[in-house]
Amino acid sequence: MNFQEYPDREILMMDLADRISSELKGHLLTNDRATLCIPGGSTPGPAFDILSGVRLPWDRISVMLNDERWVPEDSPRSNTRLVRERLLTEHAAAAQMVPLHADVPTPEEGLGALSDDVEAHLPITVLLLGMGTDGHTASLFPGADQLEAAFAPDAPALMAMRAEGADEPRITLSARALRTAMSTHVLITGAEKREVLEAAAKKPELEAPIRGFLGAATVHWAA
Ligand SMILES: O=C1O[C@H](COP(=O)(O)O)[C@@H](O)[C@H](O)[C@H]1O
Repeated sequence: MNFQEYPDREILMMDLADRISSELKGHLLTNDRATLCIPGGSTPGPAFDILSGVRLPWDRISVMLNDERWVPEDSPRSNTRLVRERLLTEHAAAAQMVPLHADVPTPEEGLGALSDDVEAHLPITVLLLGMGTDGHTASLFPGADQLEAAFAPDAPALMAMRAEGADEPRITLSARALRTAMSTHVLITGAEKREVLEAAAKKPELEAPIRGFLGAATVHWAA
């Protein structure tokens, strides 16, 4: 793991947005399309604000969440809502969003309609992951009902997931799908998450799922 520490969160978000946009731009020099896979939650909003204003061939970029909370799209808990409000504006409004939510009661019922599109957008060009204070990433939570299956080498790209630590049912890319990424970044802020990440690096991935992605990742951290 490559750990990058920044003087403050503003500089972190600017540098991260710059790294992600350079990687997308570089990929699009020799490829028709790119897939940017991003987290939801409370941390990445400021990086999305910056990225949305970067001049990129966004019409050739597909934006896909790592995971979604099974809530209506107008809920403050909706990761899709976050992406629509904070990333898919300004220049980035031209990007295509790969849906991770459908208007059906459960993620299990949504899988059929959503999975093929997710699989069609692999491999991921640039992956940005977040992490919760329990060591979860995407909706790969410690103790989740499908966690072991999500780390299997032949896991489907998209899976339903339920966990005590999650407030609602989830849908998530599997480890197999996330690991298709050509470039992986992890975004964390605050002293507590740094401690969790350092501890996670010494645990098995089923105990601290973020562990499963650290080998290939650059971790971006600021207090
Ligand atoms: O529930 C989720 O949590 C993680 C971490 O979120 P944060 O609020 O601690 O930044 C996030 O990466 C994931 O996409 C989200 O669904």
